[in-house]
Amino acid sequence: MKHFTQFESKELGQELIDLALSYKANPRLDLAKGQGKRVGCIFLNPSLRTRVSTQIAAQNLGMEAIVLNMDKEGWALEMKEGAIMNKGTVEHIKDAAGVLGSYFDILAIRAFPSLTNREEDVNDFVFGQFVKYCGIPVVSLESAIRHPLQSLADQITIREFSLEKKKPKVVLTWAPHIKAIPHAVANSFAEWTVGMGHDLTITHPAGYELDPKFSQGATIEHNQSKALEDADFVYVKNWSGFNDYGKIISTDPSWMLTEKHLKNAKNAKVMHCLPVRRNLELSDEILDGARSLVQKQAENRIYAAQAVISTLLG
Ligand SMILES: NCCC[C@H](NC(=O)CCC(=O)O)C(=O)O
Ligand SMILES: NC(=O)OP(=O)(O)O
Repeated sequence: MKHFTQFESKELGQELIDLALSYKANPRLDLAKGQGKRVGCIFLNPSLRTRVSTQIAAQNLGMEAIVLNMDKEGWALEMKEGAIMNKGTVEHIKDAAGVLGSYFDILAIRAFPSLTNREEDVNDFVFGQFVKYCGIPVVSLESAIRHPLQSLADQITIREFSLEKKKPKVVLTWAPHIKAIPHAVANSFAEWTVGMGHDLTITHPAGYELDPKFSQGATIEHNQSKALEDADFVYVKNWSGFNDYGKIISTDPSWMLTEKHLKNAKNAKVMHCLPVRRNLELSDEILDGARSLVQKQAENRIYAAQAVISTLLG
């Protein structure tokens, strides 16, 4: 594994899940491994879980983590090749990423999509510029189109809560939101869930079709109650339009998951990456009830990051 930016293979997925679970049982197992090494965590957008869990993961490996909130504390970056920099941007990505590459052993980056320029977003332009110019191993802390550390933590959680005998039915259900929200979490969840060999059903109102590159291999069912029947894991997430790019097409509150929606899925566990808009995306009764795995997922973010950093260290 050279970088950690997307799902690669079921074998690597299994290895990372196994390693993460061994770190969960014994967080300081490899305390000597990262000694003298540094990971830089670059944020172009807000974060709670990713920021803190990645630092804890590095500490558990004896490694130093330095966080730079580039959106607030760094110089305004120019991303375009050949730009004449006579406007607001101060430093070119070539120069900044090159410098960061010389300071760190691993560079971890969060760069959300614009949701206005589909071509740039689907090509992960901003994230890709960091990869291109830093020259060292890169970890995605959520890019325009993927959130692989979240997805790895989600797969660890699914492993922990799966019943031995049965192949779980996993459902990704769209939820209402007031803002245009990225596709990254939904894309990655689909990519990893199908990649790890699970049955995935995706349900959403018409118009919310994901990029087929990510939904391939999943069953698409527009009838939410039919999709939810006998589900074992229900992943709740909002995303904005992909075909009608970055648009809010529906805010239909009947899509918010409540206990009533799960009357034919008695054993279903409910997942969300957080942060969650309570009683808009997901009801209090579910989030505060026995079905909710959201705190477990967030805890597993530490061990997902630890397994990934450890593997990149070799
Ligand atoms: N990193 C986890 C999710 C980040 C982002 N959520 C958000 O932007 C929420 C914003 C809000 O609720 O106002 C998303 O869904 O892709
Ligand atoms: N789930 C997740 O990535 O949370 P943060 O945006 O708070 O890091």
